[in-house]
Amino acid sequence: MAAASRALLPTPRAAAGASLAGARARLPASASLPFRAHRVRCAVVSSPAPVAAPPPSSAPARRISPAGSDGALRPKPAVLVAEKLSEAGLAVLREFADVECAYGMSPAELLAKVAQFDALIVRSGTKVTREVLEAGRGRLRVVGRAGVGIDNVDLQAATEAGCLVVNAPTANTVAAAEHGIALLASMARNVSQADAALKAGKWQRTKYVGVSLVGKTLAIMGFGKVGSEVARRAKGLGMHVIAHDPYAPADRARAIGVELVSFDEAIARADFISLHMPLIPTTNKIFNDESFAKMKTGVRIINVARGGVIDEDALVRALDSGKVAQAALDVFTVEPPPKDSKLVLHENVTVTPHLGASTVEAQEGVAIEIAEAVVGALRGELAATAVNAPMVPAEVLSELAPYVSLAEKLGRLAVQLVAGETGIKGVKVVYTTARGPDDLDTRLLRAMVTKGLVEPVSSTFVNLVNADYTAKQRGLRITEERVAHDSPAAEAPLESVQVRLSQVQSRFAGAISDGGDIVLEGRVKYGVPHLTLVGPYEVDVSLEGNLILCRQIDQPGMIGKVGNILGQRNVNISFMSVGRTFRGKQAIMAIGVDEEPDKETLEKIGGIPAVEEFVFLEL
Ligand SMILES: NC(=O)c1ccc[n+]([C@@H]2O[C@H](COP(=O)([O-])OP(=O)(O)OC[C@H]3O[C@@H](n4cnc5c(N)ncnc54)[C@H](O)[C@@H]3O)[C@@H](O)[C@H]2O)c1
Ligand SMILES: O=C(O)[C@H](O)COP(=O)(O)O
Repeated sequence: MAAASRALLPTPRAAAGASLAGARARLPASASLPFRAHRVRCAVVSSPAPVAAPPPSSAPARRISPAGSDGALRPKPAVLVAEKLSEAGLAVLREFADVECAYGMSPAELLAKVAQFDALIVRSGTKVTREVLEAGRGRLRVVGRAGVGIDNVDLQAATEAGCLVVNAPTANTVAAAEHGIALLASMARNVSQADAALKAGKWQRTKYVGVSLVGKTLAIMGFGKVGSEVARRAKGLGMHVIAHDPYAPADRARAIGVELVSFDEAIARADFISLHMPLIPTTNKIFNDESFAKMKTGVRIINVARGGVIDEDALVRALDSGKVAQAALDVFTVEPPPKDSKLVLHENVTVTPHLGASTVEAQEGVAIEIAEAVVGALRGELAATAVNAPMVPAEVLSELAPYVSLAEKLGRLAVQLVAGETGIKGVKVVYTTARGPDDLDTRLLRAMVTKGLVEPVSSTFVNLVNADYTAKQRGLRITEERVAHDSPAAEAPLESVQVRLSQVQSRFAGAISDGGDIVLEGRVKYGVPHLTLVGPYEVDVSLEGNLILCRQIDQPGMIGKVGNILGQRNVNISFMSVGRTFRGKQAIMAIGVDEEPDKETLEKIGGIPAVEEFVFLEL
């Protein structure tokens, strides 16, 4: 159970110094449960116990209001709003709670105050640290992030403190896209530089000759919510739009008339590059000396995503050399950036102080979205924008837990195997089980496959509440199939779980089945998830730590060679398994490793003559 429970515990995710975490799932009241024996309450956050009389005078001031659907009198919740929230959102909050707006608090002031509130609402400027969450422990039940990015909230600590975190993921999409377009146009025409010069008394018409947008190629890096809105607008400006997003559905791009291409092709062909990917390990400093070198000389870059996707020192070098003609930046690795930042002060750089979401309309939308989410959560309703959610009670998980972990891990591994620009078209989850549909509800497993597929590559957090919605939004068509296990007396709820990504290019050809799908299958053995099939190859490795998959010609001595290389680099092998189609033909080695091997070690493995391909996968 211990290993299995970990599957629903938030897992640390990337983002500069941030503690982003995976979601925990909770079952809705109406949900039919994974198995019959247990029923769960639906409340996302438990409401305070009903009271008939005012609280004792020592308690923080709480008014009484009829808050529950049962009509019982409850203390009126108190909400602290730590950053500017539009009046429309405050009005929603005030109908239900006592609201205090305390803008511009120091961290010490927030620490001193937070314990008096049931909910805290912030934007990106307030750090909701473990300390803050511990100070609020016992009363603070909800943190609302009025915006998308939650890299300023310690999700792990929030979950540990039993505090639900909700965000407002859609209301500022258009504002961010419009800001991207504003930066694109003003950069191309030197608007901010010319404005500053004229205000300093200089009339410099020849110095500030710009470049035209029409007919130019714009590469959108990250074709999600914001990226696709930027694409639509840029097409209206007469630009030729291409995009790179390894996980975006090609039909969505086609519908907007955007060509999906590889990373290298996008940056090599573009006159303008606009960044819209999340900050995750694979995108951290993805724009660096190496990638700048592949761009056209004189390229122009816009960033309204997150500062950390650019190596800022490398960008200064590229600007100095003229490789990058101009950059327009709304976001920075450290915010606010240092006053003497070479990047900010560079004459070819246009900057704004993280204003992407700052329009009257977006702030109103975000304020209403977050106020409704916070009120709903305080009422104990399910929050569709929950970023974390309290864990499913242990007894509900006791049987399915290892399969839940297996489902998420298969999803995580599968998405990391995807390559190319075709996007994921369809996902099939095949359950081999002796149980009938009434005895095994697969929604939790399907949600966890979705979580595994989506979270490593996006800023979206997936839990049982939002999994199907998230999959639909991202164009992921997930179908399920049950295959009857021929031993109906089997005790285990499932014999195996298989994840198939249909007709997709892979970074590892060995994972492609005869039918052209990426196929991974796993089983639970002694309570631990195991990977048992990769494409056509049978393997058997416990899914712990990280994984190296290596395809080679089946011949003696291969295990020793790879083992030696890893051993010399102090990388501990936890499991190893070899599967082959026919003796002497191709074989796959699946190697579980405790540490992440460095690039050189992986290259050495790839350099073994019989090795045809290899891939490193994080779990
Ligand atoms: N400046 C602002 O005020 C502001 C406002 C809103 C959003 N944002 C930021 O903009 C970014 C995009 O937000 P969104 O709401 O569109 O998120 P989203 O999750 O809808 O889109 C992100 C897209 O990036 C793609 N992606 C993941 N890894 C990639 C890679 N290696 N290469 C290319 N694409 C990759 C994903 O598949 C996804 O389609 C986020 O970082 C968000 O925090 C900033
Ligand atoms: O993540 C977001 O929603 C944007 O970066 C906006 O952040 P803000 O709410 O601080 O403007």
